[in-house]
Amino acid sequence: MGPGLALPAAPDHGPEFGHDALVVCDNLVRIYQTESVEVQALQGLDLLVHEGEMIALVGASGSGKSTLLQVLAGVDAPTAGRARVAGHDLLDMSRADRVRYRRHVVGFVRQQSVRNLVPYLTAAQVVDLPLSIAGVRRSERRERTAELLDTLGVTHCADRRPGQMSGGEQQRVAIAVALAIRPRVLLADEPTGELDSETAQEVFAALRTANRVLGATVVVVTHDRAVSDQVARTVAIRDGRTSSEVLRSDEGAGALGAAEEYAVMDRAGRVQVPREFREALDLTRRVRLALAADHVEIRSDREGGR
Ligand SMILES: Nc1ncnc2c1ncn2[C@@H]1O[C@H](COP(=O)(O)OP(=O)(O)OP(=O)(O)O)[C@@H](O)[C@H]1O
Repeated sequence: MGPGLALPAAPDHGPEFGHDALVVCDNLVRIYQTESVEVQALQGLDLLVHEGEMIALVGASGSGKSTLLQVLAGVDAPTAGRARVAGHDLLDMSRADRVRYRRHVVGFVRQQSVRNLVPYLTAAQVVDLPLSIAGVRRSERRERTAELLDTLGVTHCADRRPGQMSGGEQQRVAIAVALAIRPRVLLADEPTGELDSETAQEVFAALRTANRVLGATVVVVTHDRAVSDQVARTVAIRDGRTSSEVLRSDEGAGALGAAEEYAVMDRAGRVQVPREFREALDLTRRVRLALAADHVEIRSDREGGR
């Protein structure tokens, strides 16, 4: 081939966004269309969760947390963007793929403990159910059920129906059900929302066991500070986007150290400046940016702006 015919070199694409993450949400959009109005529940949300992490999602009511969890659970389909969990593309799934995904890849725990269980089944029977549907052999099912109830501290509930368990026991059994098929990701939507603080601690401890002992990656939506303060990463959602993250250093032996809050920058470089900062300096539509040696300054656009 003569020099004039040489093909241009392939563009040097970096690795895909989130290529090494277990959960990838990239510019995720979910619009609910009702008769008269359109609600943008997710407005270009980016989120990465790595294998083995346990994160809390927090945010005001209506910020989009449940919508995000429903999308990750394969229950709701996003309108646009990209969502991938353990290699499964959630925007491009047939109905059959979706059913398989929900049965084998994710576990889900809801706030209302009674909705997680079946009134006429005992704890042992309800944990057995997803294993039975998955075609697991009876002896293996029995072993897995006993192991899960034991690890989550609810062996004494094995022969009890939900009506004979406390709210905390019901939620721990619900976690056992969600973990039965060894999901890659455990999603929990306000799992301690209906519980007093002591019982909430027990349920949180069960989620931590799911993460540390049983190896599930855990994403928990919570309003409970006692829960969000105990995970290494808390992601705040505001208006359908991730806005800030609090990271807590790992002091080893399960203890968490000092917390530091970060603003989230999306891939286009957009950062949400917290409202208190904007109000304190009266920052409105336009700001001046300046690059310093080790930081970026944001100033008011008014002459002599503070
Ligand atoms: N099925 C639906 N149809 C129409 N709008 C919906 C639907 N589900 C949620 N929304 C709207 O989407 C937005 C996000 O709701 P979402 O339930 O995800 O918020 P949230 O952060 O989980 O709130 P909360 O903490 O109160 O549960 C809200 O404005 C809500 O009214």
